[in-house]
Amino acid sequence: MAAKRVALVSIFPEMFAALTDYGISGRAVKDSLLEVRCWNPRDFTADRHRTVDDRPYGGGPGMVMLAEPLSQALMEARNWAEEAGPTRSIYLSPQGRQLDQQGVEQLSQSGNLVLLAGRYEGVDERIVESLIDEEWSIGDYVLSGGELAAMVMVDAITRLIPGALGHDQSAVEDSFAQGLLDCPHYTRPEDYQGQKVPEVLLSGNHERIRRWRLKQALGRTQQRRPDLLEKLALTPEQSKLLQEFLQELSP
Ligand SMILES: Nc1nonc1C(=O)NCc1ccc(Cl)cc1
Repeated sequence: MAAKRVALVSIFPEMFAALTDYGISGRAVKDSLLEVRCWNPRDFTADRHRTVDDRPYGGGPGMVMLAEPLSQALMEARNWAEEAGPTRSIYLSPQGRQLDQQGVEQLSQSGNLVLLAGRYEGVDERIVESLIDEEWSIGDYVLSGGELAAMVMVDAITRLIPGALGHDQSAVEDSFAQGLLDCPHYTRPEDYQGQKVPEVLLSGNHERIRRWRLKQALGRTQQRRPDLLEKLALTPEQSKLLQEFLQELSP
């Protein structure tokens, strides 16, 4: 399978080392499952100060990113991404569609990506109107730039690239893939400061363990994120396990 290409546009290209040099995404780059390149609008300026921002029309605090350097950087980024197939250009901002696992799955199936990471108060709107296909948000809070949001999106998408997770992990079993919160996890020692590991996990009975983990995931989801549970049509087994969990709470 051809590598998924992610083209980034940002004035802080060094930030993306967090993606390319570490962990699952770093391994995906190394294994040529993922290709990441960054275009810096500063390299597309014509003045000696390499100016990428200017004061906002209408006044107000802060600066706005200039259209021209962004336009040139975005077009080169898009050309590179489109060399390897259909591409979607995305702008990260709090005004975008909120990212969730379903959105991650959709984006992972939509070919290559160009991600515009803005800084300052915003980018000239004419860039969004003319060169951006979709605006996405990673959540309702204000960051200082789009870079971390872009990395969150790429990290989540990379986990869904076949082969990106080692054979011993699986994105399908990821709890969020099933719309549930994750179950508790334990490792050695069996007794840590007097706190024991649940006996079922030491039993070697894989069916019992599967049911226990599913029960814990269902119970936690009910307790912490009932809104997620409302979206789910529970299987008979899941309903039974959730009932058991709740009964064990208040016997
Ligand atoms: N929340 C979020 N989800 O995606 N992005 C964000 C976010 O806060 N970006 C900050 C930001 C975005 C664009 C510009 Cl020009 C400046 C700062």
